[in-house]
Amino acid sequence: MTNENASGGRMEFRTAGVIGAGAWGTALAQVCVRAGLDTTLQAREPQLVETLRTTRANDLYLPGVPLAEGLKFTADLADLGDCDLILAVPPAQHMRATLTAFAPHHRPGVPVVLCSKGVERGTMKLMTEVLAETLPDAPAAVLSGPSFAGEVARGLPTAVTLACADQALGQALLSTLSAPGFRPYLATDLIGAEAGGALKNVLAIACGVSEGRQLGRSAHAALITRGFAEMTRLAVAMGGQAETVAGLCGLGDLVLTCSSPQSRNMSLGLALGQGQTVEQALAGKRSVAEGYESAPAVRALAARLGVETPIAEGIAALLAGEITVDGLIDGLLSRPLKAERV
Ligand SMILES: NC(=O)C1=CN([C@@H]2O[C@H](COP(=O)(O)OP(=O)(O)OC[C@H]3O[C@@H](n4cnc5c(N)ncnc54)[C@H](OP(=O)(O)O)[C@@H]3O)[C@@H](O)[C@H]2O)C=CC1
Ligand SMILES: O=C(CO)COP(=O)(O)O
Repeated sequence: MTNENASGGRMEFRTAGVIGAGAWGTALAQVCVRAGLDTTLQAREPQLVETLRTTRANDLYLPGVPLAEGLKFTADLADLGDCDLILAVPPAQHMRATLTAFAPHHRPGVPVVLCSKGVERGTMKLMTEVLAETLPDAPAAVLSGPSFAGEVARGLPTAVTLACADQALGQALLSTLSAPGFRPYLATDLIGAEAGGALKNVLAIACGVSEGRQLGRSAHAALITRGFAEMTRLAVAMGGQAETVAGLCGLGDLVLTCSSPQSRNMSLGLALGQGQTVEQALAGKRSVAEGYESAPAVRALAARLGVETPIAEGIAALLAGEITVDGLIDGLLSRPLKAERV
């Protein structure tokens, strides 16, 4: 795909490197192949790479999906050094180490599309900030929205937000990454896109708790709506736009993740609502529940910015063992009555 950038230069993307062969990296690699890109998927473990090559399936993270013909695999980040475009898809807490390891192989100017959803613990930084610190020469884009990996990998219709501050690059990425069944919409607000994706995971845990406690559809709808108000407040305080979180990367993803036990985050909440401890609910899980990982950072960020996020705050406290499920529910229902506003 060829496009022109602001200075009239031509942007051509023929090859894509996808870093991280979990469910989402694998699904996005499928999308890249469908979009006509010569695509290489990187997994950390040589043994997984061997299995991917020989079985043409990723039964560890994305069972039951035959992998696209032509998709290549590697364990070596150096093999992505020649790619025109990089999609970074490790869990958010490993983004810094992953990009740092890739840095010696990155060519200045090669865009990195950040596809992970979370806030870095300790630093409270978004993935774009982590990218700027690890690969300062990489133009950044964020891909986020309602998209279960299994559905995307099978080619079921999906729409996402693709945010990029550089309009020309964003347009080029939009046409490059669109594929049959995969429809990205362009935005320029990276912070809003990232804040939506990070916060919806924490809020989905709350919806799972409600489901596990059989609190009913009314409570579910209230949690989504008031959760969306929290998401909007936090995104705006971080420098994002309310309009962005009203789109696929915010409200869209919140609705999806809060509505299906396919979501790892909602399933975690479901288990907690049904009486399991956090340890029991996470035991033996290979897959990442980003809401669990990001909750302390979201909490710290909200406190630093002076933003009220009672649902996210309650989930962070529940996950930290500071309150019980009953305490969480009572706490939310006994808050002072107030005017309804974002
Ligand atoms: N699954 C989905 O439907 C969607 C996921 N996302 C986002 O994509 C990101 C990745 O999630 P997903 O693909 O689902 O992950 P999975 O839960 O499917 O897999 C976990 C991944 O984490 C990797 N990993 C574990 N430890 C490390 C480490 N120390 N350093 C680097 N990588 C590590 C694993 O690699 P290894 O096998 O080598 O340990 C594996 O690739 C998350 O931020 C998630 O929110 C976004 C949209 C949809
Ligand atoms: O981000 C996702 C869907 O958009 C995947 O949600 P979970 O990580 O909760 O499974």
